[in-house]
Amino acid sequence: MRTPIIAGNWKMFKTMAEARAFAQEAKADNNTSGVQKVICAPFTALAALKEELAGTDIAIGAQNMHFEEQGAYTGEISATMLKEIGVEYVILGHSERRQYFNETDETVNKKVVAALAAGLVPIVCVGESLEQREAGETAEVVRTQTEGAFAGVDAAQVADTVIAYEPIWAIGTGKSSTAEDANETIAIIRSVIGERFGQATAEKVRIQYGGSVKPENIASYMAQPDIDGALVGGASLVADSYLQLVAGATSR
Ligand SMILES: O=C[C@H](O)COP(=O)(O)O
Repeated sequence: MRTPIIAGNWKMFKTMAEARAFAQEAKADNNTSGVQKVICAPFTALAALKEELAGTDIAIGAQNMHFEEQGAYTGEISATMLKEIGVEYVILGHSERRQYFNETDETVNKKVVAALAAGLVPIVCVGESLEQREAGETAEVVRTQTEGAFAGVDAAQVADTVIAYEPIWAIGTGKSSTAEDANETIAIIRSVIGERFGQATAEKVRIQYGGSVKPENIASYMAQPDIDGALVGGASLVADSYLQLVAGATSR
């Protein structure tokens, strides 16, 4: 049985003060168990968020990192730096990073390897564009991205990672994928993991859906057998909405 995971991806939203306010509200009302809770905040808010959430079951995550441990990489942040402040998860290969910051399957792979070596849990994002979907290329795109991200990683490590299937056309658009369609593609991703790393790994790896997930539609995704939670942008920015998503994930 896979524990559902609801990860908020705040993207470039919230100052440190706003993150503290969110945490205070969230911990006052945080009474759902059986769901892994993660908030992926901007780098500048991570330490404050960690401090506010100390003693709760809400983990913190980053939204990116560099694959080198240290060096002359102006503006970058390493896995070691994230670990030091208590970060447990890191989103890698989000489509916005692939689209605006030239992230490739190769750099995502290097980051996955570095994150695992440092003891961080990668949340690896895969997903097709509208053009690719309309051309019938969804399965091929998620296969290539999944195989690319985990190249050279051993099965035991893959089993402990999280994959987020996010069709690009559903991100921030209000156009969510149907739960059935999302489940179908997630099942393909799981079968790719099974082919490469064995059935036991495929059974264990958690695969989330992401793209316009809201408190109103979370239960429909969680009702699907292969969907293990959600990676949520907009609806994770308000504590009450985030906690409703968490509560909705218990329907699994
Ligand atoms: O990482 C989260 C996704 O990009 C989804 O964003 P959204 O929930 O605002 O559509």
